[in-house]
Formats: sequence, C-alpha cells, structure tokens
Amino acid sequence: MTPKTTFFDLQTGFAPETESVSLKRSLSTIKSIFSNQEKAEEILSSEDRLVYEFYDLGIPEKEGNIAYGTSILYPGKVGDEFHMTKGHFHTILDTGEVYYCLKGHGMMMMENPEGDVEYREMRAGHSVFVPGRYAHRTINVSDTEVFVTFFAFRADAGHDYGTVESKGFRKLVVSDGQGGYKIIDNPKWNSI
Ligand SMILES: O=P(O)(O)OC[C@H]1O[C@H](O)[C@H](O)[C@@H](O)[C@@H]1O
Ligand SMILES: [Fe+2]
Repeated sequence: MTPKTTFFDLQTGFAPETESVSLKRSLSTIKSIFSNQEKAEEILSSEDRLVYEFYDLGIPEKEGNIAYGTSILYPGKVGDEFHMTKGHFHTILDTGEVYYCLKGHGMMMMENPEGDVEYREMRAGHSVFVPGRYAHRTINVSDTEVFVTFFAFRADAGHDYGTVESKGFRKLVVSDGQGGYKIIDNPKWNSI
C-alpha cells in the first residue's frame, strides 16, 4: 500500500473526496435493535429514515493494518429510545477501539461477556478508548444535532453482530422527558 490522505468534514463527518463508500443503515434494516417494536413499525408505515452511516475506507483487513473512518449518527428517537448503532463485539474479541467525537453529544455504551457495563458521555473533543472484550454501540442523545465520531481499530478484528442481535445490550439510553437522557435496564435483555 501507499500512504493515504483523507479529508473528513468536521461538521458533517463526510469524506467527499475519497473513493470510499459510506455505508447507510436505515431504520428498516435495523428496526429490531429498538426496544419499542410497535413504534418502529408505526414510523416505517409512513416512511423509512436514515439512522446512521459510516465510512469504510477499504483498508485491507490484514494483521498490522488499522481500519478507520467516521460514523455519522442522525438525531431522532424510536419511542423514547434514541437513535443508536447496531453495536458489535469484535470477532477477535480482545480488540480495543478508539473513538474521537468531532461533533454533537452522544454516549458510548459498552458491555463485556461477563456482564460488566460501562458507558461514557461524548462531546466534541472527547475520545473514548473501548477496551478489548467490550461490545460497543454509540447513541445520539441530542434531539437536534448530528453525532459524529472518528474511529480506529485493528483492521482484521472483524465484527460479531450475532450476540448483540439475539441478546441486545443490558442497558438502554432513553429520553428523560425533559430534554435529557437516562440509562435504564433493558427489560428485554435476554440472558439465555
Ligand atoms: O457496525 P455497527 O455497529 O453498525 O456500527 C457502525 C460502525 O461504527 C463504528 O464507527 C465502527 O468502528 C465500525 O467498525 C462500525 O462498523
Ligand atoms: Fe468496533
């Protein structure tokens, strides 16, 4: 490989000049992650919406490489639950990842197979190191502003979505009804 320069817009997170693709996750494709399924179906009965998108710069997934890009999480809620990413473990479980917030206000929610839960609030300028073994998802807790992060992790780590898809996360981040957020136990968390 040769060195690579990529411009990311600090306001939007977009990388307009690259040949890289932004992968889009609309509500219809991730609806099952939200706790209020009736609300998700109600929204989808009138129209689909883009929940987040992220850049995959196409760095080869081989040992020694670092994958990186931006993730752009649009504001919105499904019921009282804020827009969030699917979330995943890394296939190489003990793989850390670093996130740096470029814009907005969000949360990094993390949990490991032993059931330890950690979450960190993020605003522009904050970085969060997600340790190995922790599943991670980002959540946009603003009702109005996009939440933009830059991320980097070992390129061959892989994504394990299955565990989160079947069990969910132990905690949910929901509106407190007063313009803020609160963290609650996930009533549907499946420990089987
Ligand atoms: O993979 P998701 O849980 O849908 O999240 C989308 C993306 O968010 C991040 O920023 C990660 O570092 C990416 O590796 C990930 O694929
Ligand atoms: Fe990750």
